[in-house]
Amino acid sequence: MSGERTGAPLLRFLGITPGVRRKILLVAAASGVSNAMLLMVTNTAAVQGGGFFDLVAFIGLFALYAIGFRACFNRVTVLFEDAVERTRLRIAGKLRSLDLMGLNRMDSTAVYNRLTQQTAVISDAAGVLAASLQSAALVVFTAAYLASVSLPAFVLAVLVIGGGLLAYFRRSAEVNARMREASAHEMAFFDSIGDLIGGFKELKLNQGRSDALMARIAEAATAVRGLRIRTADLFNANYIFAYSLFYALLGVLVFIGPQYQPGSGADIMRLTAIVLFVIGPTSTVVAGIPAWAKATMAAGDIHGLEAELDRLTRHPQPETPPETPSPAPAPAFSTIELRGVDFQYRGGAETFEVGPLDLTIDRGEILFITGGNGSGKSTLLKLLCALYHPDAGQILLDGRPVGPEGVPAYRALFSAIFTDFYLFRTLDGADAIDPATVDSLLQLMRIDGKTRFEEQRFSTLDLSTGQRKRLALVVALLENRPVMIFDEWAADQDPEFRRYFYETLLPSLKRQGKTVIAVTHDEHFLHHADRLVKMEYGRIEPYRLHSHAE
Ligand SMILES: Nc1ncnc2c1ncn2[C@@H]1O[C@H](COP(=O)(O)OP(=O)(O)OP(=O)(O)O)[C@@H](O)[C@H]1O
Repeated sequence: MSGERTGAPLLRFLGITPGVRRKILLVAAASGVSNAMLLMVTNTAAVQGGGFFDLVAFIGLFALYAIGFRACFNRVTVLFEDAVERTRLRIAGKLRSLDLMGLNRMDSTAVYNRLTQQTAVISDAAGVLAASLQSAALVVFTAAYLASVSLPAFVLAVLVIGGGLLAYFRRSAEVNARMREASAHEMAFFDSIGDLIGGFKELKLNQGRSDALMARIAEAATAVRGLRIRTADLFNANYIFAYSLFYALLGVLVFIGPQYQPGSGADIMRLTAIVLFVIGPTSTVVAGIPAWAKATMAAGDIHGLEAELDRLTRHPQPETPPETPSPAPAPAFSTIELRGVDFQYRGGAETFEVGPLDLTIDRGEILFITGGNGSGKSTLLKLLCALYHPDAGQILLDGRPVGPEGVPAYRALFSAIFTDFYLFRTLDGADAIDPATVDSLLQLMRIDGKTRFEEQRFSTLDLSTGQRKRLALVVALLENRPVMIFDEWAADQDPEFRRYFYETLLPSLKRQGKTVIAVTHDEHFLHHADRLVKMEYGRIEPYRLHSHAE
């Protein structure tokens, strides 16, 4: 029997300890036994006439049943929610400790889907499965009661329940295959919805592309519908089959049994009551099977995500820094040096190699990096601040190699605004910032009328592209780190601000002792650099300003 069929991924996901398992089984058994005994007491009282003690037993058993049921429900819910919380935090932690190349390789839609949808499937299953467990206990104890009333009826009932289980397992391979297919189509659906939202403007301008995307969305939605209906139909068939068997059992007990083993009318009444009584809980158990199957598949899916994360973390690029619980202080430095650094993008059909790179940056200098599109400028910046790790060569700080242990502190030297920068609403990770300082920087960047800094967060990030970059610059200045990295920062600025950036801001940063490394295509401002280098096909080439100017 496959792991998926037995529910092994779900059990592994839940990480049930023997102690917890014992407690859950105990409360489920307590409510199951008390419920079965309720039937016994009611049945006996109905046939023989009930007295005061029967009534007391009836009330006591009901109380035990209710308490047991609630405890079972609570324990199962806590078990599931604990596991979901643990898993979400574990996966978030693993995502956090990936290196940038590892993250580039992840499919973000799949990560969101698994972290939200699949964990929700598991959460939702808790209640249904708690009821199933309690009902299963009830079925077992009622079966024992049945055996004490009539052994042949018990054997018949075992055959019925066994038959029902067999019917389920016979179909489970197909059910699982359909559910897996549905999940793949669902993923394709989410991907297309991502395109619909992300590419909204482009789609509005291109009806043909929009129609094609809509057709893909419809195709995925229709496939999911068909597969879900087929799966539900298979589950329903099992359900009806189980029901039919019960009614067959009832027919045999009421119409055929007495012909071969004549008993009293009271015996038949009692057996009928037991069978009718047990139909409800059995239905609950059968109804729990789809929830179990879906939760098992979801747990398998989440396990797959974790395995992928583990694989990416287990085979990281060389020199992946260890996790540090708190940010390390930035060391003071005189020089940063790339010595023989080589790096290659792998994984795709195309590979691109940067290096070997040799570059020394002196504290307090303004270095401009120029070069054509795709020549490796951004890659150089990411190598420089240790977001990518070299395949060969070293980064040296004041002549000493920066080893894995030193990477977090080394990274704390840099504030960077990459071309694909991300703006956070808050300024987490820094001590409380004086709003007056932020206000003056917002004024300097002329966005004080656009966003405000209140209660340690920006009132809005809905700004134009150039304004967003100015806000990113405000944040970088507030970080106040020794090295500032700008990747084509001025590209989206108006001429006035562009001039301000090169002629006023950068010299001012230099006067404050900061080191500035900026990627730029702004030919007219290149003379503001202390030094210029040019990237060409992944290599650093010297760049002579005067020869260029001539
Ligand atoms: N995440 C990635 N995975 C694989 N290859 C990549 C990735 N990012 C960049 N590359 C490859 O590396 C080359 C250099 O990219 P990089 O972004 O460093 O260039 P750039 O000089 O900054 O270009 P631009 O001026 O267009 O911003 C590109 O030609 C591309 O083929």
